[in-house]
Amino acid sequence: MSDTSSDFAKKIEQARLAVQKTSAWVSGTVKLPPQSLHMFYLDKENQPHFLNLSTATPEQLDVLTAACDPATFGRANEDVLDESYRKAGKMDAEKFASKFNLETSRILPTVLPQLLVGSGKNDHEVEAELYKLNVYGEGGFFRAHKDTPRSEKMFGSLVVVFPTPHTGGHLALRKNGEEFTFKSDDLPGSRDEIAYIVFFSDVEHEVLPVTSGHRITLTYNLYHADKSTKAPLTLRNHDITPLKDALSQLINSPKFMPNGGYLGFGLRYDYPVVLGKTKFSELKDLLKGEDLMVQTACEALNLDVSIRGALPDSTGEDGHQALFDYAADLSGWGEIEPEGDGSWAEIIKGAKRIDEVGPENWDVEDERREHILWVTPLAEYGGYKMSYITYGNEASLAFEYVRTCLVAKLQRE
Ligand SMILES: O=C(O)CCC(=O)C(=O)O
Ligand SMILES: [Fe+2]
Repeated sequence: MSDTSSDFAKKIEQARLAVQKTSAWVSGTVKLPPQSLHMFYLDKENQPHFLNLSTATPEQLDVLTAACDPATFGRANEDVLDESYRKAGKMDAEKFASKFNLETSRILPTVLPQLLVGSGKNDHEVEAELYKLNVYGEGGFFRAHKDTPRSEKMFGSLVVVFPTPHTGGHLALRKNGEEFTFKSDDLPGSRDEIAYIVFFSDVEHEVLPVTSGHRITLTYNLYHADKSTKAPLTLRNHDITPLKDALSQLINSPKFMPNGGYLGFGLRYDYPVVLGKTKFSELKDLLKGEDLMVQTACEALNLDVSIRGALPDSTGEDGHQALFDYAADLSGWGEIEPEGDGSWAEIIKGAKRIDEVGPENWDVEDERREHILWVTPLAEYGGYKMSYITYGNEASLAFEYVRTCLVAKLQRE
């Protein structure tokens, strides 16, 4: 390979493009035995009701609607009722018993291999927690949000849409510039068929207004099961070869980053952490989609890989960042100052300054600092948002999403 700086720039671009897109959502329909659409619930007076969702009349669905509470959502760690944001009824899991059986529906075994692109799927166990029943009448909607993370291991959400007659109420999902509309009113071919979608919980999603009828959904939170940490996901279905080859061509050229340093990859997904506490090393077995692809390719090249937080260090100079290894709580800080009180060095324990380099300046020797080359770009502010994000369902005090990066150490001697 020739090694002018523009050749390297092209090769780096190739490596960036070799991080192939994987899906952040998978949807489908499944026919169920009739009793799976039976449901029992308690109304506000704790009177029991029986409902067959495959035959329910609009009047029966109105009775169910009346038994629901107005749905709140989590904002800035508080539960808020705001009908300009979410207009729907909800019923907590202890108030109803649905005969829908997730296990016999086989939804997860169908979907997870596509979503998690993991070969470890047989060992890699997922726990599904039934979260709520949601009822949207005409005019019901839920504005764009991400689902509140309830543990570091929560990675996904499952929505099951019952075949009750309705129009509208499409679920629009957006991630990294891609958009998908799940038209649940159109999908089930008959009233014994449900529509479902599984998506990574940090995908922004929105329920558009229901234009007629009743849209009734079950939501589940999906977690990596505890024991699955012993069988981390590895990629099989997705071809990591193009990325591995592009990276290996780079690192095998002695003129590429001659002083060594880190290859940096801005991650594409957010991960739940406890601010002030979670060590980013704990996220290593939890990476999703493209992030997992990057990790697998780097490890296949025997690079030492770690997850880090990264921030521009606001010296005003371009190309300096702070790297750190735990989920520093920056919520009380506006601008991070370059020096002294309020500088990242003061606020974030163990943070180190790192200099961003490219083909034009990676041969500059600077004894004091380490170099990083961003193969995939770092999200704005390292994705390390200090502002509140509006989350979906009820607030959770403990967990926040942060965007981190993966760094792979390149040793040169
Ligand atoms: O009902 C739906 O389709 C989605 C509900 C939702 O996004 C939520 O409960 O967080
Ligand atoms: Fe949601």
